[in-house]
Amino acid sequence: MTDERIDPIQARFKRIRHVILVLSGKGGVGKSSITTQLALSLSSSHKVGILDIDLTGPSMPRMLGLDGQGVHQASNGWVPVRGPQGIECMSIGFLLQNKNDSVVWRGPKKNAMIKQFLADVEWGDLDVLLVDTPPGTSDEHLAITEYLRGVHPHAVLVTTPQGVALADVRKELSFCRKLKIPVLGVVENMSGFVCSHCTECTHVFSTGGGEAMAAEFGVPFLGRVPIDPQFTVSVESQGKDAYANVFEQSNLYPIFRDMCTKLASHIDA
Ligand SMILES: Nc1ncnc2c1ncn2[C@@H]1O[C@H](COP(=O)(O)OP(=O)(O)OP(=O)(O)O)[C@@H](O)[C@H]1O
Ligand code: SF4
Repeated sequence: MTDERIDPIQARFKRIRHVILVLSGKGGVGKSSITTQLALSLSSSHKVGILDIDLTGPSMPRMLGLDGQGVHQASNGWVPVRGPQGIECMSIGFLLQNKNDSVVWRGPKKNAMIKQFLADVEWGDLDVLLVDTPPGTSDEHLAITEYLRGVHPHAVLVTTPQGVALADVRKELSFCRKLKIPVLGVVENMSGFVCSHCTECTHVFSTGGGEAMAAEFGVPFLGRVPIDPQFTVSVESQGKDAYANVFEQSNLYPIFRDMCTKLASHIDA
């Protein structure tokens, strides 16, 4: 590729040890939630950044309790917003005047924004940059994989146990195979509901589909995350009750700690 902006991108990414794309076949399966929780768990032992390229529905500012913050322009580029536990975050949500504004852009404009995020954000030294992507395989995915070709990103796939979500994640796995993006693992989110009274887990949908699919494609299975009503409440809260501030007390914390141990074996290898 002869694009003159590839080199600036590679120069920026020299200081980032690992880039992990968080992908999902369908919307609403909890990709941004999983990105947030992985970042919070990893950040106890690693320097972590999050790039949110979900341009039409950015949720990172809210999930990290950073709503209303803005990005600063310094002489060497955009300075990301520093979130809880030192997580560096960049999202179009920080550039919109009003958080309810919607971005309705065609492909070329989206590509230009993604290029700018990759070439102009001064992340500093990071162990891992998690990239929260929109659902499916859209212009944003093609753009980021094209521009990060020399950086060799990896991927984590998020699915729910229902057949329709699994069918879509199969497409994501094929997408990764075609573009030679190694898959670090599959996460099955909303896998059952744990009763807060008796801790019995009810499988509202089926279970185990994510694990079976991971086995079929020969990629690691990172684990199951149940539906946790407390999580839904916390991600809507800001300030001291924001999820980022209470996640270590959350029922989901041990699950993410285990997943991060699996991911860290790759990151630190
Ligand atoms: N394990 C869980 N327990 C309870 N609520 C969850 C869980 N995972 C996600 N949610 C909730 O589901 C909703 C959708 O999650 P999220 O925004 O992370 O999905 P998404 O896949 O990133 O969506 P999209 O990319 O389509 O915007 C959110 O309200 C979130 O709080
Ligand atoms: S799982 Fe047990 S405690 Fe929870 S609602 Fe059902 S019966 Fe009641």
